Amino acid sequence: MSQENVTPDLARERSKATFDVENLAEFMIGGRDRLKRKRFLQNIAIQDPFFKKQKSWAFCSVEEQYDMGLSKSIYIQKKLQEMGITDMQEAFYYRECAAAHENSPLGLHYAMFLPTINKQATPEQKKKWLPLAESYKMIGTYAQTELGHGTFIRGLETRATYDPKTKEFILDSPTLTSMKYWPGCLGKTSNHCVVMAQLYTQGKSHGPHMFMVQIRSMEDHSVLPGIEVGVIGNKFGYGTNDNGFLRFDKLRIPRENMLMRYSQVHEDGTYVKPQNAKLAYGSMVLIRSSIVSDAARGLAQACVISIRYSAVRRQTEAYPGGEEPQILEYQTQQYRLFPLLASAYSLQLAGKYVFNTYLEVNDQIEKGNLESMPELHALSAGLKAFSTYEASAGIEVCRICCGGHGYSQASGLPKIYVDVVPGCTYEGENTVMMLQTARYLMKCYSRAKQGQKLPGFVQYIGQNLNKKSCMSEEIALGCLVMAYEHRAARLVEAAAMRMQSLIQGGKKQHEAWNGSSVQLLWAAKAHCHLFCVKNFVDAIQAKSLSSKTATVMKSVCQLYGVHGILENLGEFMQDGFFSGEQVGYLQRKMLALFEDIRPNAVALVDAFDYPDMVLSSCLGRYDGQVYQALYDYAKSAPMNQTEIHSTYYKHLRPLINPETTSDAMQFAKL
Ligand SMILES: Cc1cc2nc3c(=O)[nH]c(=O)nc-3n(C[C@H](O)[C@H](O)[C@H](O)COP(=O)(O)OP(=O)(O)OC[C@H]3O[C@@H](n4cnc5c(N)ncnc54)[C@H](O)[C@@H]3O)c2cc1C
Repeated sequence: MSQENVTPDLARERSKATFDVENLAEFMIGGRDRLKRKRFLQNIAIQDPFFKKQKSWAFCSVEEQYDMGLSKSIYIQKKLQEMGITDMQEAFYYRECAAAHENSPLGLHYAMFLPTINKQATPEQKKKWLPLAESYKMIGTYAQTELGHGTFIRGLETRATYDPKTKEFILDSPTLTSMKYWPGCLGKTSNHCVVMAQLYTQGKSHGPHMFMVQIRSMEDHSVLPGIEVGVIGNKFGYGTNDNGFLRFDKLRIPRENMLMRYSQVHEDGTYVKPQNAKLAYGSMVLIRSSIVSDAARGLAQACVISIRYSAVRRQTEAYPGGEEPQILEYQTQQYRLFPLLASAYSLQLAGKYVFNTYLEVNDQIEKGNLESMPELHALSAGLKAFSTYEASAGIEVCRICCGGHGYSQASGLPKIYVDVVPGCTYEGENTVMMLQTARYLMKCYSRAKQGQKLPGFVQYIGQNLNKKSCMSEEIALGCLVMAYEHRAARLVEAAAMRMQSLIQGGKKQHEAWNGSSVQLLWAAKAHCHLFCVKNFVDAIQAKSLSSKTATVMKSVCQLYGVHGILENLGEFMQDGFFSGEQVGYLQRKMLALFEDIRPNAVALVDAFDYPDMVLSSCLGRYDGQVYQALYDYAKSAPMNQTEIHSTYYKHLRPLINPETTSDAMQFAKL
């Protein structure tokens, strides 16, 4: 990044750093070559005049945002083709910079439509659809959620009834609540979609299955007969995405349009069920691990913005007549921002772990060996929820930490927030995800109680809970991990005991589940939190970290662990695991860690290696020239392009000079 014009405050911060930023940036991305390649690709986007001339999305209407999003996505795709980039990770680096937080209206085509064909279609279906989808003749999305049901997939009402006479399925939306509602890229962009519908054949229902459905003409984009489709209207964010609704009126589609890799309907209507219903787990793990990384990235970017800005912003004389300190000097600012910085590192490492583990077991999944899947599936569901909650709440804190300017779109923070927060809902609502994880934990608990050995990471379940913490003034990483293991093991047991006592008291299984669900939620959260701490501790043992970087990362990791305990103290203290004295060690250590991290705070956010184009923030600029940037942003606002705004003639002039009312009436009629 250019060192030109960097404010003295940021230049001084960088010169004070005690570790090599490049070393940490390489570690986080997975090596020097990858970092170089990422920078090379992002630099192409940064230099491209096409992106430079784009209007700021913040000054656009939703329709303009959609238009701009589409034109950018198509341009980006062409560029990737021209550059011959087929590797997903490389395409991501380029797209991350070029799209700069713009949720692509073609996003679900890449993220869901193509992968669903790849994973769920037969070889013949792939041969037919993939060339069309890869060349954008077919543009598609994935339509599952309905107006009445999102979470409860078995409750979906869209029907696909097989007619053996014509060898077709009849797709129908029999009720108002059965219309598809929310799918991204559906309203105006897609001409096809994979639809999740209840399969009926030979008079029997076989549950939800996937069907390829053409909804618009591939010639002129007109909506096909039997289909009603449109956008759902403006949302909290996602202006570039045409989330839509879709209804079917007894639409007939060929039998071959059911995605038949795992289950089939024969010509005579005979249904063949999948060999293993858990085969869908693989795609879910993949998507959820990418959501963990997206959330981590959002939080990391918010930290870059708020920490750089806090190093530039000065406020309030420390003593009468004294210099105004950088707001980053305030301990309360450090208390709010540094744990979030630690969280951003932890979540990035967690996302990486789940993704890499998925890649390792993917071959086994394809061969139908799902042994390691339940653990990974439960972890990815919980982490998806844990990370999106943590990141959303953290981004909002980062925004508040920027004072008034954090509220301006110029800060980039509101946009990051609205991009990350729907991750709490899509691909499985967070509470429901946590309860899925809890279900797995309950199974593990009962196996542990029967004396069975548990796999890998869940071995802590069922451990002896009569221990006390080994924590000393030093705050050893091993004692931190032990504390998180103890808390998770205790909460898993407490939830299991509660379930058991409700059942023994005469409640039915589902009643006992609901009556224990708050405790189940606590247990699942503690499990995910433990994973993040343990994974962080393991990750920083990497040989590729220089000793100086490892020292700094140890402090960041300690802060992550210590702050997490202090924020959830009741859960760690309830059974007397920590003494009051030990809590004192933790509190003192947290304050000491703020002092340790303070000289490296800017370097630690620099190591995330986000160019200004990715951050799109006047406050988070690498050069720290925030005030000029805010002024330029204000000057570029459309309302500043005329001296007198049209509303003056419409509303203000008649108010100021009532005799001009008739003019106003004239104006209103125009
Ligand atoms: C921005 C955005 C993009 C989306 N994109 C797509 C898309 O591309 N394709 C698609 O098909 N869908 C999409 N969705 C829909 C999304 O997947 C659903 O909204 C999501 O699955 C949640 O379902 P729901 O809306 O029915 O929530 P509900 O299930 O109605 O949840 C409402 C509340 O009920 C609680 N609840 C529900 N069930 C339980 C339970 N069993 N136990 C305890 N509590 C429960 C939840 O915790 C939540 O608090 C998108 C949604 C958003 C916001």
